[in-house]
Amino acid sequence: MPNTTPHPPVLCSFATSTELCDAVAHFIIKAQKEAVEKKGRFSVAISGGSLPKQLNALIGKAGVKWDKWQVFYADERVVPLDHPDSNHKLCMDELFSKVPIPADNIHPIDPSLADDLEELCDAYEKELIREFAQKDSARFPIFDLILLGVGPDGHTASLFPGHALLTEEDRWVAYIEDSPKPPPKRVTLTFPVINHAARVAFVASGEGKADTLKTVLDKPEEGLPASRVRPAHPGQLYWFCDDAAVSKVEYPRTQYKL
Ligand SMILES: O=C1O[C@H](COP(=O)(O)O)[C@@H](O)[C@H](O)[C@H]1O
Repeated sequence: MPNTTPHPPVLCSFATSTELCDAVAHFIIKAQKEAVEKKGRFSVAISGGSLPKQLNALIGKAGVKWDKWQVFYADERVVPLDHPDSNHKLCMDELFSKVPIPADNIHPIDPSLADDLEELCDAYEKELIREFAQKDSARFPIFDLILLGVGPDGHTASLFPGHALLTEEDRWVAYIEDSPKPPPKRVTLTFPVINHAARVAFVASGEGKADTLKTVLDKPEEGLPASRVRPAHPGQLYWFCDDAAVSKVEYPRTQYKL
């Protein structure tokens, strides 16, 4: 029998935010290189919150093949794409407006479907099927990389503690209308999609996340959403954190090699 147990998470911690962002950029470029060498493109899902700003070391960096990127959102707030709450707007402002990525390679949700979230999710699933072209042959898309953040309550993407969406087993994209963090209407990649990725990387910084990360990393049995991210074999989970965010965590660190 093949060993299908998920690999344990790899936790890397850095003294400064510059070191953290440099390592994240290095890691992303390495993942991109492997994907482009294998299949000529790089599929990545990106979160909102504090993450887009932490990708700033990619701007102007040699080796980034922006024309090969296919960008989806790990979650999105159902608001117009130019609304201050939009994760797409945040990613555009912080990163994509500053780099030569073709507009067609970025895949936002369709907010004109905001009155029918079922249809909005179906439309986004179809967008994913166009990229992965495999809904019939494989059960879930396999992203080369999914980049996640973690909220103080342990939520990730728009998967919140105690919410029914945590047990979704079928949909690729699902919606919530009662998000405890505003805005209430959101869509999110589901756990089966996140846990089929080749790599998933959390990026977390600041002492405000210390208690949350202690629970997520040292007490995964408590089942916070971020602890439920365990990419299936041979996928790998990474945590890129600053020292403040993991100041209370006992889980062993791995030295990141640039
Ligand atoms: O609402 C959201 O929050 C999480 C965490 O955000 P952070 O600001 O604490 O990093 C984020 O990952 C998610 O994409 C966003 O919609």
